Amino acid sequence: MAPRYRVVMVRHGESEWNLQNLFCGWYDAKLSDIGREEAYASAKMLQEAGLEFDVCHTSLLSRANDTLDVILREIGQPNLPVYKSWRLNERHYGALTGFNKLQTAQKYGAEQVQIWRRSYDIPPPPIEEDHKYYSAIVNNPKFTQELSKDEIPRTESLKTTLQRVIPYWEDVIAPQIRQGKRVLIVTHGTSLRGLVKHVQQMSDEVIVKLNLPNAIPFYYDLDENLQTVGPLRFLADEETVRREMEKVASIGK
Ligand SMILES: O=C(O)[C@@H](COP(=O)(O)O)OP(=O)(O)O
Repeated sequence: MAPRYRVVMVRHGESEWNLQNLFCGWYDAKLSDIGREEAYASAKMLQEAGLEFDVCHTSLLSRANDTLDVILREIGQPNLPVYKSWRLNERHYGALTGFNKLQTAQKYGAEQVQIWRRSYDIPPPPIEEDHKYYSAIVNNPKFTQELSKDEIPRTESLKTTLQRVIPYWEDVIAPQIRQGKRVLIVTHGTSLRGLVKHVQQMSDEVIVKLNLPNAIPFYYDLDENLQTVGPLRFLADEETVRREMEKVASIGK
């Protein structure tokens, strides 16, 4: 089938917690200075590819919101409608939130950390009330405006993340694409892997091997039934994408 629509996605720039190599999830870490620079670079890639948008989607978390703000300003579209939803938040990293990924691997073994980071359906242990960041997450007004405290997850796997991401794609994003709107989605590693899995109909085995780099935009061309026409394409050369993916994959090894 011929391509009819295009949807563009970007993982946020490096956050302060990516920089310190901490499990972040629903903790609202800010962009690092490098992350901000990456957001500018991301905007440049979008501009050079001649991409413009009608509507944008992001999570409730600052690192994604601030990346999107930089991109919109830099591509000269600062007033586009922006939809924010908890459904696009990063997966909740449970009790691992705030712990260093390398130190966690030294304590529990690289294999266990890999299971927590990349297995399809094994979530990390849930965050408990005495956890250092429990209160910052369950009392974050950004979340409590949309969710009751009980609805805020205590941990999530890719599988459970997908269960909240897919309805957002089906009910909000897909109808906009069908109306011919050019959609930009700026969000997180795992929520994007969820979208990629759904849009590309990837198997559980294949998706767990995908590591999305910070701030390199990628897109899908879609046919009239929103089936992908061709593979996921990054707006950077193959070597850069390979290097950046490897960086993400090797965290905690
Ligand atoms: O929550 C986190 O620590 C990272 C993902 O980490 P990994 O699953 O790659 O370890 O999420 P993001 O920086 O995309 O918001």
